[in-house]
Amino acid sequence: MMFAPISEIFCSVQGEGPYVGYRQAFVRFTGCNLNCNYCDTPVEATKVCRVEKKAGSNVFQNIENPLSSDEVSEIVKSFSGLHSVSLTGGEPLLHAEFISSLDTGIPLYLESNMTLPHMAKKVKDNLSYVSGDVKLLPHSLLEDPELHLDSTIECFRVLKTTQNRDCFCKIVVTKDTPVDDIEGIVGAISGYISSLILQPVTQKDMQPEPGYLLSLQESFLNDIDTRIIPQTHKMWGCL
Ligand SMILES: C[S@@+](CC[C@H](N)C(=O)[O-])C[C@H]1O[C@@H](n2cnc3c(N)ncnc32)[C@H](O)[C@@H]1O
Ligand SMILES: Nc1nc2[nH]cc(C(=O)O)c2c(=O)[nH]1
Ligand code: SF4
Ligand SMILES: [Mg+2]
Repeated sequence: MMFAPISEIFCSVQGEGPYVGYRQAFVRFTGCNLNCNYCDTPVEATKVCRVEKKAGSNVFQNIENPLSSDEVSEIVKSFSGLHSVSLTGGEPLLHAEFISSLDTGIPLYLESNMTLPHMAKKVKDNLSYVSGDVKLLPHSLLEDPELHLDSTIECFRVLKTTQNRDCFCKIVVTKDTPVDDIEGIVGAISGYISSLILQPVTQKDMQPEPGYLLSLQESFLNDIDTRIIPQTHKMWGCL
């Protein structure tokens, strides 16, 4: 039996990327190997996992951490009408063995920072959807920027789109994201992904100009299906 630290489990609709609006169970792992300057989510370990049993009720039941894979599978299976189960965090790939031990019968949708290719190998055959971020962070936030890019490319190679798995890429763009960095990484992974989503950062003071995103999109469209989609769940205030 595997155990993992999880901060929350709830049912909502996917608010980001090409699957926006699909009904999902969200399983949020704690712990992360990065420290993105725009991160909107607490990643610290929590004593309990809050579980919203009825979607949208804002009523939570607390379960002590860590949770077993059986407990998590049971909670997820209690939600109805699910398209898939979003594994998010924090960084879910830190808990690859736990993910492999989940048994829900519902397709798994991984939300990852794509920096842990060795962990990705352990779960790749269990995943139906991979929402893979490319983290273009200020170099001061990275231990080894070159290794970071190599790991990202290797992670996309491991989790690439196949007959059984859709892998797409999201890049959170701020006004400080360098065009050259985006162009370089997209060129390296475009063969592995079904689409590229440019996700403007949600904090107003960090947002890029619309014209900047539109010109980026224009430059990628020859190579890859490129869309600009902001976070939609924040607009109407659901989880
Ligand atoms: C909180 S992360 C957890 C999963 C994984 N660690 C990752 O970063 O992909 C979930 C998604 O939220 C996005 N995100 C986090 N903060 C954001 C912000 N301020 N604006 C827009 N997207 C954000 C991340 O880029 C990622 O796509
Ligand atoms: N509705 C909704 N959609 C999401 N898509 C990615 C999320 C995440 O935090 O990983 C997220 C989230 O937290 N809520
Ligand atoms: S990788 Fe994801 S969870 Fe970790 S700090 Fe960055 S956005 Fe937050
Ligand atoms: Mg979120």
